[in-house]
Amino acid sequence: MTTLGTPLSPSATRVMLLGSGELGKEVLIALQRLGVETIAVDRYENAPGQQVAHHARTITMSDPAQLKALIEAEKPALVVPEIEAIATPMLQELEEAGTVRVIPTARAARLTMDREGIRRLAAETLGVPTSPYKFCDSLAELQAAIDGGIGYPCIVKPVMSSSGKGQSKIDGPADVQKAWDYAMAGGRVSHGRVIVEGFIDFDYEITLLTVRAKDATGGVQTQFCDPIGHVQVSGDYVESWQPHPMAPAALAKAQQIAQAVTADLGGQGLFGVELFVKGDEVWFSEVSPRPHDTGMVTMATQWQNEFELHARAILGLPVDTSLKSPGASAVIYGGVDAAGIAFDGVADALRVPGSDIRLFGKPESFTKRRMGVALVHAADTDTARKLAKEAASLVKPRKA
Ligand SMILES: Nc1ncnc2c1ncn2[C@@H]1O[C@H](COP(=O)(O)OP(=O)(O)OP(=O)(O)O)[C@@H](O)[C@H]1O
Ligand SMILES: NCC(=O)N[C@@H]1O[C@H](COP(=O)([O-])[O-])[C@@H](O)[C@H]1O
Ligand SMILES: [Mg+2]
Repeated sequence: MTTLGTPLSPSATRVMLLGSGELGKEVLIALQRLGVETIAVDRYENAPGQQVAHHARTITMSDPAQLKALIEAEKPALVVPEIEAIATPMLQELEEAGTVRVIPTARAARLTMDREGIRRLAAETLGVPTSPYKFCDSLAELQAAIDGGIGYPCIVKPVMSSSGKGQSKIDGPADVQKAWDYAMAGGRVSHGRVIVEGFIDFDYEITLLTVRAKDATGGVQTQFCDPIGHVQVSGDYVESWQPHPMAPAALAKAQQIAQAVTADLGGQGLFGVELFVKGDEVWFSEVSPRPHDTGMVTMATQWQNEFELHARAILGLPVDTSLKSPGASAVIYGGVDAAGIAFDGVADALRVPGSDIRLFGKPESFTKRRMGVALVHAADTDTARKLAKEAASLVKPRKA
């Protein structure tokens, strides 16, 4: 697709985002800059992306009938999944029927919505190194998997969850019941299944943003962004920076793994490949077939940020993954449970050298809900990290 139309006219190129949080909002803005007509879908009203799109629709995206009805009514040229909790088998049906094109492919969306699909593909089909793992449907099965070889410490996650929801580390037998109960309460879609993974004692972890985009001959070419380092607390990202230095052998392995996994998933678009690194050893953790939260740093560090790269790649346009400046991002959490909150200190945050912020506009805050992010470019990533954390800490969310 290299011809673009005029929005709100019969020639419009219409793109539907399934999920319209902070990541979708930036994809929608990038698409609008190319004159694309946008439809922002989410599970609740006034989601961040719905506030900037041409059209906003609110449905239960995990309900296949609702999803089918909406896609058939809107007839977008492209459907772009933005979260995991979507009725992806229905997307596959619609794609097979030729009703719509799903980004990057409906199969990729289905395999990655569930930790089991992508883990089995990577470890068992593609032979990529991962942590040892087992899938369990009960507390008894979880205990048996740990005793049968996974051992302690280990990590338990609902098969369908993200941003660390329902995830916990088990250090010994006393933690098993608690981890199971937490996983049952924390998934994005209720599902009685978990993955238990052996704990990888990595030196550092990265997200390798990988783009599959059309080249001049019409073939699909894979390009990599510089590695993004990040720190996670309770399975949720709190800061990220780019570039993260890597030994040449580790970088080569990371790129090989990302190439293998994204080539199998196929299609066009940007992927966030999550990898653990220890010395020259690299393990695949998971992949998002879409922009990644840790990749928000690219809004400060790349000529084309991850959202622009995704927008261009899915439209069949060329991309440039080069770095503009070292930089960092730091998360601004809600800190309070309340609707319609206020943010003090924005001017102080923006006085930090090289800083910028995004406030996502989520209608409701929770103590641990990501409500914004501070971005900083600086001469080096150590400086950028320090300044990004400072800028984030100066923004003070409160009940209005
Ligand atoms: N097997 C493991 N060994 C060591 N650390 C792990 C392991 N699995 C997960 N982690 C830690 O927990 C973090 C979150 O895990 P994971 O990416 O699987 O969760 P998630 O809920 O999908 O998060 P997100 O949606 O933000 O990517 C990882 O980035 C890593 O820091
Ligand atoms: N790690 C995945 C991730 O960061 N996804 C981003 O968070 C939003 C949901 O936020 P919410 O839970 O606050 O509604 C999603 O819509 C997406 O933008
Ligand atoms: Mg992750």
